[in-house]
Amino acid sequence: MTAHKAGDPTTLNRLYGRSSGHKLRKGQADLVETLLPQIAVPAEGEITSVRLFGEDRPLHLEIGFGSGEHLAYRADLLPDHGFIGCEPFVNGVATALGHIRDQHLANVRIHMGDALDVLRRFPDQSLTMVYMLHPDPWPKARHAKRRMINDGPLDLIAAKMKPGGEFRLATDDPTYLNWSLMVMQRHIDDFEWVVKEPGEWLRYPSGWLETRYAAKARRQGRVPHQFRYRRTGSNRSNLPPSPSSSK
Ligand SMILES: C[S@@+](CC[C@H](N)C(=O)[O-])C[C@H]1O[C@@H](n2cnc3c(N)ncnc32)[C@H](O)[C@@H]1O
Repeated sequence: MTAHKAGDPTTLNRLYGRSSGHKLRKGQADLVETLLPQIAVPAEGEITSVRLFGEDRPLHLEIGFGSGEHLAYRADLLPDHGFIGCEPFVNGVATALGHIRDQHLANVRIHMGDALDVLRRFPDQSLTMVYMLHPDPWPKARHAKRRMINDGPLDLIAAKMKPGGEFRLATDDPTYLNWSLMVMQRHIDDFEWVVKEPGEWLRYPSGWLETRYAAKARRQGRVPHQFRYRRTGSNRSNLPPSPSSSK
C-alpha cells in the first residue's frame, strides 16, 4: 500500500494535467487570439465584481470548466450575475470561447490557467457560487495530493465564499466519490451538505446542466454524482499568506 504524502494543490504549486491537445482549428485559434484577451481575468491584483464587470453583482467561479458548456449555460441563465471560468487546457478554452461568442455572453471572464491562482485573488466572502464538476480524479493513492478536493483548496474556497453561498461538486469516479465525501466531512464547519432525501445526488437539480464529460462517463457505465454544499455562517481568516498575495 502506498502511504499518502503530505501536500495538496495549494502547496504543490504546480499544475498537473494537459494544457494542450490537438492543434486548434483556424477559427478556434482566432478566438484565442482575439476574444480571449478581451475577456481574460486581469493577470494581477485583486479580482472584484466591479473590476471585472463594472458593478457589484453576484460572482460565480467554475474550476476546470472543460469545454465550457456548463459555464455558458449558467451565464445565459443568469445574465445579471458575473461568471469566471478557469481552465488550463487551451482546447477547452477555445471551445468555451465559441459558446461565449455564439450565445453573445457579456457576463463571462476566463482565466486560462490554474484556478487556485485566481481564487487566491478574490477578497474574502466575495463568491456566491463555486462549481467543481468532475475534477481530475487522480485515482492512484500516491497522486491523492493532486486532487482538488483536499483541505487546502477547500479552506481557500470556504474563505472566498459568501456565507449562504453554494459549492457544487460532481464526480463519476468511485475513488474520488469516497474521497470527496470523506474530505468534505472534515469541513462540515464550513460546508453543509444540502440534501433532503436519499438518492438526490443521482439526479440533477434544476439549473444544473450535465457536462459532456459526465455524459461520456454515463455512456461508459460510470455514474455521475452531484453534491450541493451551502457555505455556513462562520468564516475562516486563518489562512496562510498565498504566494501571490504580495503582488
Ligand atoms: C475531468 S475534466 C472535467 C471538465 C468539466 N468540468 C466537465 O465536467 O466536463 C477536469 C478539468 O479540470 C481541469 N483542471 C485541472 N486542474 C485544474 C486547475 N488547477 N485549475 C483549473 N482547472 C483545472 C482540467 O484541465 C480538466 O479540463
